[in-house]
Amino acid sequence: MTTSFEKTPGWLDWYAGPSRPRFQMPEGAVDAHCHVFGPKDAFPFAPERKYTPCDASKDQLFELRDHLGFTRNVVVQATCHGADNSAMADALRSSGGLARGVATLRPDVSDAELRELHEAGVRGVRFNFVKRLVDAAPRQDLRDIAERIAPYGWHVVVYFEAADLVGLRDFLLSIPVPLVIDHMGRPDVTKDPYGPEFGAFLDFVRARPDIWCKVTCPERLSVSGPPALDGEQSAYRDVVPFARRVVEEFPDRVLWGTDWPHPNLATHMPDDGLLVDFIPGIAPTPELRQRLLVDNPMRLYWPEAG
Ligand SMILES: O=C(O)c1cc(C(=O)O)oc(=O)c1
Repeated sequence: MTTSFEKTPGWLDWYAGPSRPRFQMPEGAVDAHCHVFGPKDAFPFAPERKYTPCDASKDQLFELRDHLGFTRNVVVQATCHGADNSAMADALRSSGGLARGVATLRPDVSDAELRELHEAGVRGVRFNFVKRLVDAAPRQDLRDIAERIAPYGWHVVVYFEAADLVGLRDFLLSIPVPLVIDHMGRPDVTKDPYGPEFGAFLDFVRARPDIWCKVTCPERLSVSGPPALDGEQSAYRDVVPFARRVVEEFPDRVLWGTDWPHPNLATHMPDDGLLVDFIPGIAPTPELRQRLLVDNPMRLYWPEAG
């Protein structure tokens, strides 16, 4: 049987030939949020997926890592692969210990599978509440999964829209393992970074000392840009005050990642070199950057190295 994996109409492929960042990354930096897609011939996309992307292989990811000046990757299971973690786990196994991962699990996952994923380098499971990406999972299933992963020392990565936090807050706070919030909880950056909406998000992060936040995806959150293209050295200015607020209040609980290959962007595909040049704007001192890019992700994903 041949399966057609025609790309979703309007799909933007990742940016080929990115520039070299001007920003000099600290030694041992971790790209703590990126994905692999396929390649589809080796790792077919899941039947339940909501989009069909281009290929974005582990080799292309590792090439980007080296080009940008990162040392390590955290590969987050992309929703186009559903709960089939094989492409992500294969990337971890091929990385020589330089990649760790975040899986998607069904509640019927076996202990043997969990052990195998742990050995491959998985250290977290992703709960996705973004309706355009996944069908809703019953909360009891998520709670069961959280209990199953707790003995492995894993955490839960959560992706939600800002408007859904109010309904999710109590449930999330009841999860018995550390939480990592994707993309700052997707704030509406046309609003005030000191206003009540983002204030509610910060309050949530304050509610437990083991809630972490990825200050990622300015290319997704930005409304007025300018995009990281054509040499732009000050991209996504509207996102900066939000990310900077989080970095300054929670310097020991923030992570940064490229989000390569940037699924579902509609208006443009960033030059990843220029995207890296966004970092000093949100983490203005060498100390903050050392924590954001090295110390924090190492503590969460490679604790044995400390
Ligand atoms: O906003 C998105 O479309 C998106 C999708 C995925 C995924 O499909 O896994 O991951 C992300 O981090 C962001």
